[in-house]
Amino acid sequence: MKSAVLVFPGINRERDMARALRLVSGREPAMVWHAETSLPEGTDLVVAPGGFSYGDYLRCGAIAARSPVMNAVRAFASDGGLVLGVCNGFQILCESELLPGILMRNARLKFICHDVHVRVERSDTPFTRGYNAGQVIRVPVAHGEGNYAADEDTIRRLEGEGRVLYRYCSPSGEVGDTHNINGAAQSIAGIINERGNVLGMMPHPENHVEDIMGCTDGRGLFAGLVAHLGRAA
Ligand SMILES: NC(=O)CC[C@H](N)C(=O)O
Repeated sequence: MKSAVLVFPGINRERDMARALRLVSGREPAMVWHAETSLPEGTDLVVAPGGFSYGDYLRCGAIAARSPVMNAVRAFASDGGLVLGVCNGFQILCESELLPGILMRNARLKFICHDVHVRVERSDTPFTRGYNAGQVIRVPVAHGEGNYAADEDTIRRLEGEGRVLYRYCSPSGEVGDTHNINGAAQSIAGIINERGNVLGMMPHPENHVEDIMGCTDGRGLFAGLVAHLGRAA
């Protein structure tokens, strides 16, 4: 697996992401500055990490989505390359129209920073094959704008096509308003595009990959990607 982590001004989770990728894949990811116009040769996974690109001005991710590197990411995705966006990365992918919908302010208008539970809805995708369908994992969130929204037709399609991969839930897997931390439509925490090669998610799996972090539930996502792409591709 040869991954590339995108670095935008104001991003602050790129090292956490690089550490998780290195730990699980055994390979150092390339760090790619937003002004680049191409991705390193042989890249098979592009990751947009979390943080506060451009200080969240306009809307979270709106300015980063117009960065030169995003043209290369769009071309990479349209060739079938795997793209993962976490938190601000998810916002950037929506703003780039690589994923449908938007991330609005959290329903209670407060920044949320704590562990949550999410249910893995399917295990037959490169992004979830490290888990079992229905498995509940504990992962941290840290966002002010994680309230996923889209028009009714888009939500119907996402559900009908099995494109919701992660959903906020209780520790035992129940989904409902009480466990929907930010008011997201259908308790959506993560979705894939129509082709299934672009995932955006609000929680941070990269922060639960080592015992010292108090939980390793996020590891399955990276382990699944490594299983899909091969360790030293
Ligand atoms: N941790 C993050 O990526 C935060 C994303 C964004 N700055 C927000 O607050 O919603």
